[in-house]
Amino acid sequence: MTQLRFEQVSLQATVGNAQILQDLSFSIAAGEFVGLVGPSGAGKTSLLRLINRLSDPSQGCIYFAGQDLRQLPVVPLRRQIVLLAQEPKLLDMTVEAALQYPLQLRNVERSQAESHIQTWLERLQIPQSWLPRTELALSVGQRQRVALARALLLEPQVLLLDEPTSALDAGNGTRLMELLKSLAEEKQVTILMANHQLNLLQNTCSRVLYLQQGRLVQDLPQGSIDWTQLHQAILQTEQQEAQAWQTEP
Ligand SMILES: Nc1ncnc2c1ncn2[C@@H]1O[C@H](COP(=O)(O)OP(=O)(O)OP(=O)(O)O)[C@@H](O)[C@H]1O
Repeated sequence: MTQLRFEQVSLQATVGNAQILQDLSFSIAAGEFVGLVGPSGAGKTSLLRLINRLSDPSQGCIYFAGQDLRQLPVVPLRRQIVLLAQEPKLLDMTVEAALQYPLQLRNVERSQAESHIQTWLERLQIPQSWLPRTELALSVGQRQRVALARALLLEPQVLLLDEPTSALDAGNGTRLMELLKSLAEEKQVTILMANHQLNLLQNTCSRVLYLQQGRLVQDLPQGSIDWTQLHQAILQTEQQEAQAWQTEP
């Protein structure tokens, strides 16, 4: 079943008139685990933000389960489609309060909420000692894990992840990817993940969208991906862009 569909979507910068995203068309089915790759500045974050309605396309349309995103009320939409930012904020809450909050919103009974929270603490290997801490006492990687636990407590249908492993060590990065893969397979959670670490995507995602300068240049199913070539292509574009920048008058 198609869950997300982009139809000729473009996004214009709010300042200046540069095109951040240009004419994107693709569909994602429920339970797909899609990697979003491309050089720095290609538009990955901007694309994820569109799906969560943090901005809207300047042209074209995005559909969620067949409905135009703009026709759906934003608050319930953001419980079904959760975006995990690259450097998530826990606001002024302790870890414990941040984890309880989404369950309170859904009126989950207290003892059930506690047991849900414990399950995710274990699955994400979050120690109990973090519970009384605020974000000031957590590293970015630790915050990413707590924010992911909070997102998963909402049991979203779609999970949008912006570089969720950027601040994790290799062991935690691999564990997190395995956990997400099982969520996609077992619970049919649809995952769209921007990630520079192709080695982590390689063993987990079922498809890769390759963005370059705001355009979708390749849409690759897992079996047809040449990971070495993809890595080279991204590196080469980044180098060319850095050179162009240095030689600009
Ligand atoms: N509100 C905005 N107004 C103007 N330009 C913007 C705005 N938001 C993003 N951009 C520009 O759009 C382009 C895409 O940015 P985006 O953050 O989506 O890229 P990215 O692929 O996620 O990059 P990275 O991998 O470095 O995180 C960049 O050139 C950025 O400077």
